[in-house]
Amino acid sequence: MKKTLYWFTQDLRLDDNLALDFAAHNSDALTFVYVINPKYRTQTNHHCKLLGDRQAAFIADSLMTLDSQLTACGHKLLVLEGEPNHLLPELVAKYQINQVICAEPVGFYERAILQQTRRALGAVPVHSFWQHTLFDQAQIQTLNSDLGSFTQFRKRVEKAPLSVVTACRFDSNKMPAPLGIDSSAGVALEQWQAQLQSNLSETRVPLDFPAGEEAAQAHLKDYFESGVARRYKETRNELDGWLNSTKMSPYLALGNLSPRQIWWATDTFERQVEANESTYWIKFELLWREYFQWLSLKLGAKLYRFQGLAQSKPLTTFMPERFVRWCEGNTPASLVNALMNQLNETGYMSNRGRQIVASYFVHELGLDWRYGAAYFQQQLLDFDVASNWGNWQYIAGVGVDPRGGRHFNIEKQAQLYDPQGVFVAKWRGKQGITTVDSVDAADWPMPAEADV
Ligand SMILES: Cc1cc2nc3c(=O)[nH]c(=O)nc-3n(C[C@H](O)[C@H](O)[C@H](O)COP(=O)(O)OP(=O)(O)OC[C@H]3O[C@@H](n4cnc5c(N)ncnc54)[C@H](O)[C@@H]3O)c2cc1C
Repeated sequence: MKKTLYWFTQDLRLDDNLALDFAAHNSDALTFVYVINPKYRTQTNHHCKLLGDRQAAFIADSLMTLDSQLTACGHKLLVLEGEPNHLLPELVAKYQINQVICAEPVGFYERAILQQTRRALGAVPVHSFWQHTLFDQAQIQTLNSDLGSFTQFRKRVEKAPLSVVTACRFDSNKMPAPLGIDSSAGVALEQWQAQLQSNLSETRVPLDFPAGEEAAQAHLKDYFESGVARRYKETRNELDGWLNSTKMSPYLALGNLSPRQIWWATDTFERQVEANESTYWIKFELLWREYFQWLSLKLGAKLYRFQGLAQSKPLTTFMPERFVRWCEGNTPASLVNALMNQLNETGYMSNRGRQIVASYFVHELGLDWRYGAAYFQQQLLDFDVASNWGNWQYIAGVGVDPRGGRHFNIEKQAQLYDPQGVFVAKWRGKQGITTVDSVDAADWPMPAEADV
C-alpha cells in the first residue's frame, strides 16, 4: 500500500495542480499538510518579516477554504507550525509514509528548505513538480539561449512559439482514501487568523480580496465577464480602482490560481468576445511575471545581492530615518506618501505606484534597494519572491535592464496620474514635510577649536 504525504506550499488549490494530480494517481492513501515556518514571522530580513501579517492572514483564510474543499472529498488539511525538515520526517516515520509530494518552489531560500527536507527524509522520496509558471523547464530549454533581457525573452517565446500547456482538471472521484492522521496537534486556524486580524486593526480602507481557490475562480470569471479586459491597456496604470487592472496577483502568489488558468481565460475572451491590444497586454504582463520566475531560478542568491548583476555596488546606503519616513508615508513627496499609505492600509499598490515609490526610494532618498524590497515583501498581499526582488533590482539598476535602472520624475508622474490631486487627498499624502532628514550637515555641532 502506497501512503503519500502531500505538502501544500504555494499551490493552495486543487484544480490545475500537477503535483496533486500525480499524488491522486499514484497513492493508495493520502494525507495533506501545510507548514507555517515561524522563522518567516520574525523581523530578520532588513528589519522586516519575511511573511507579513496581511499575507499571513490571507494564507490563513485560504487554508480554511482549502480545508473545507478537502473535507468535501472526505479529507482534512493538517496545519503545523515549525520547520518542515523536522516536522515532515516525524510524520513520515510515525505513519510509515512512502513518499512526499509537493510543488517545486522558485525562491532560493524556499528551494534550500526543500533540499534540507529532502535530506532529512533520507530514503523516502520527495517528488516535486515545477508548476508556478506558464511553461515548463523543457519548453524553456528549447529557447536554446540565456534568458537575456525581458524583450529578448518575450520575442523568443513569441517566435518559437511556446504554447501554454492545457490546465489539468481536479477530479474528486479520483482521490485516494484518507490516511488517518491525528490532527489534534495541528494549528487552530481560526485562532491564528483572529490574532493576525487584530494586528491589522488599523486598516481603514480594505480592498476586498476574498481568499481561497473558489473566490479566486469567481474573481477570474467576474473579471472577464465584466468586459473590462477590452480596455486593460488604457487603465492598467491608474493608481486606484478595482477593475483598472486584473487584481490576479494575490491569487497567483498563493497559488489559488495558476498563471495558465489566467492565460486560458484571456485566450477564451479573445476567441469569444474580442482580441485587441489590451488582451494581448494581459498576456504580455503574464510574460513579465514568467520572465522573473525563470530569472529568479537562474540567479539563485544573486537575486538578493546588493550589487545584483551590476559590475559594481550602487552608491546608495541604509539611512534609518529616511527608511522609516518612506515606510510611514512621511516624506516631502505627497504622491509617494499617498501610495505608501495605500500599501500599508490595503496590502496592494498598482504597478505604476510600485515603480514610483521604488524609484523615489533608490534615486531620490539614496537608500539601499534591498530594504525597500524587504519592506514590500512584508507589506504586500501579493508578495511573490521573483516578481518583487526582480522588479526592485530592475528599478535600482542592478538587474537585467539594458537601460540601467528606472528613475521616475515624481512631479511628472503626479501630473500624469493624479492631475487633480484626488488620489493624494484620498490617501492623505500631504504631510507638509519639506526635508527628508531632521539633521543635516549644517546642523552638526561644531567641534570646539581645542578638539580639532
Ligand atoms: C517594485 C515592484 C515590486 C513588485 N512586487 C511584486 C510582488 O511581490 N508580487 C507580484 O505579483 N507582483 C509584483 N510586482 C509587479 C506588479 O506591480 C504586480 O504584479 C501588479 O501590480 C499586480 O496587480 P494586478 O494583478 O492587477 O496586475 P495586472 O496589471 O492585471 O497584470 C496581470 C498579472 O501580470 C503580472 N505582472 C504585471 N506586471 C508585472 C511586473 N511588472 N512584474 C511581474 N509580473 C507582473 C502579475 O502576475 C499580474 O497579476 C512588483 C512591481 C514593482 C515595480
